[in-house]
Amino acid sequence: MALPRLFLHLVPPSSTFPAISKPSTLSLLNAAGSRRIGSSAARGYLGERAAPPESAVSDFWRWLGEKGAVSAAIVKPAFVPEGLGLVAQRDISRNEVVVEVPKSLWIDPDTVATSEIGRLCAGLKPWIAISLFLLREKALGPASPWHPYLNILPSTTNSTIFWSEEELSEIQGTQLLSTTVGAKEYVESEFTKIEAEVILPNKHLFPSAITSLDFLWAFGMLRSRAFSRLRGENLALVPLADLINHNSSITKEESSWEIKGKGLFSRELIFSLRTPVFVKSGKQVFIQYDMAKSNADLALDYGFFDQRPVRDTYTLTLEISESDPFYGDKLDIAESNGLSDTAYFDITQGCPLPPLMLPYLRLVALGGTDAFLLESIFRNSLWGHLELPVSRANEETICRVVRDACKSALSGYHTTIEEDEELMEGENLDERLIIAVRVRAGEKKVLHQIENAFRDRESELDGLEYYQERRLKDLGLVGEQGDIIFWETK
Ligand SMILES: C[S@@+](CC[C@H](N)C(=O)[O-])C[C@H]1O[C@@H](n2cnc3c(N)ncnc32)[C@H](O)[C@@H]1O
Repeated sequence: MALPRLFLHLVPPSSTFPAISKPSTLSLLNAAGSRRIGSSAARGYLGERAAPPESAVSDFWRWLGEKGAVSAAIVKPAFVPEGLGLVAQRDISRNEVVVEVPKSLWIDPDTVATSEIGRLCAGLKPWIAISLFLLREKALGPASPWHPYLNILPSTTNSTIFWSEEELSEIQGTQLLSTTVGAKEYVESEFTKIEAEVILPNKHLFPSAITSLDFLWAFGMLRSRAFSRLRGENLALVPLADLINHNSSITKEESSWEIKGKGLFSRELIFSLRTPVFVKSGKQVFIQYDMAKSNADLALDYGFFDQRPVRDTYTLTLEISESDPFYGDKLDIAESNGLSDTAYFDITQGCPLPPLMLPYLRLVALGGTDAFLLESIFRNSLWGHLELPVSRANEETICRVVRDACKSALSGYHTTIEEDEELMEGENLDERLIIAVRVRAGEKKVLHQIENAFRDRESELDGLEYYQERRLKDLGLVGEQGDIIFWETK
């Protein structure tokens, strides 16, 4: 009997904030913020168009003072290479609180609920409700009480959702491109629904037209500015605290911020941000955004990357096909081991394969003369058997399929790692191009690493010990050297 087909997808899984659907087409929106690649002069991070004017920053600072958010003024907003950032006004000790923002200044679902569009937004996903709120207030201009804050938000970031088609062509073949396209399609489809159901029927509340690009901007602001635990239902923008930039040299992410009561006798919540390291007066305060994010995640969410190879990952999606004759049995086994009929494995540069990946691959490929292992008497012990090679045919299949999938994924990139590295040595490269080259090179390195691991395994197939030999040994029928033990019959 032929071995079952092993489905191996080299596309990323859906992300959860907000749920990003998988891309179905490669049609791309012409996002705001498109800039030519290869311009001769290196630009500042946001470019002049994206950065707010200085007067907007001082208005924002005054506004915060009026709202009681800057009593101590240990840090001040300032122009830094990352756009705006928080700069120390004196030496600040490690773990010292640098910013405290009362809940009355956050923009969260409660802010939307008490606004003029609160009734319309009841029941909407938090990010959609907040996006509508942001866009409506933005359109009100100086008439909005939130104007000083909205006025310092950048018009774009280097997130791949804001890249032009030309810029996106530099990440051709990458998982980052599929996630970006998926994110944009998701935002576009949510916009189409909300436009028809909320915006157009309530034109009196949305006097200025809201386009899908405006909606994408709001999505990008939330994605890049909401602190990692303030997402989903707890989504919130925290003005001033959201000016903190990321620094990869800070490797502790916890304890940089917390939400607490304002004082013993007050019920009001405050967002309290601490510096994880000592900062000298005049220097910028940084935090670590998220240790778990890959470079592709960082590029999509924030528009930058980290030099460390552990940020380079590639997600393999493995699937037990519904057409597999043993689908039900395999699903049952996968589920009893905390997996499902689709499993995602993030492979990281320089790190071993995720421990569950090989057993899962062997399960997916199980068939032919190994299919007896799927019988119910093996049910409780099967996963243990899958942790070791099952049979030569099974092991050979997984090596071949994974190698083929890697080769096919690698053929989708339009440059080699060597070409990328050479390009990176050039001067005055566009920031988005640098992100593109770094991410695509990182993905390819991981794919080569996976391919090499399975090529090495394939060359060792003859020396591996398979289920039948282990079984005979357990029964005492085969010696340690593989010699068959005979009994003398009387
Ligand atoms: C939470 S905001 C920080 C404030 C932001 N710099 C601004 O001007 O409003 C996150 C954004 O800041 C920028 N940023 C933060 N850390 C960065 C870094 N290490 N390198 C480049 N850009 C960074 C990115 O544009 C990111 O999307």
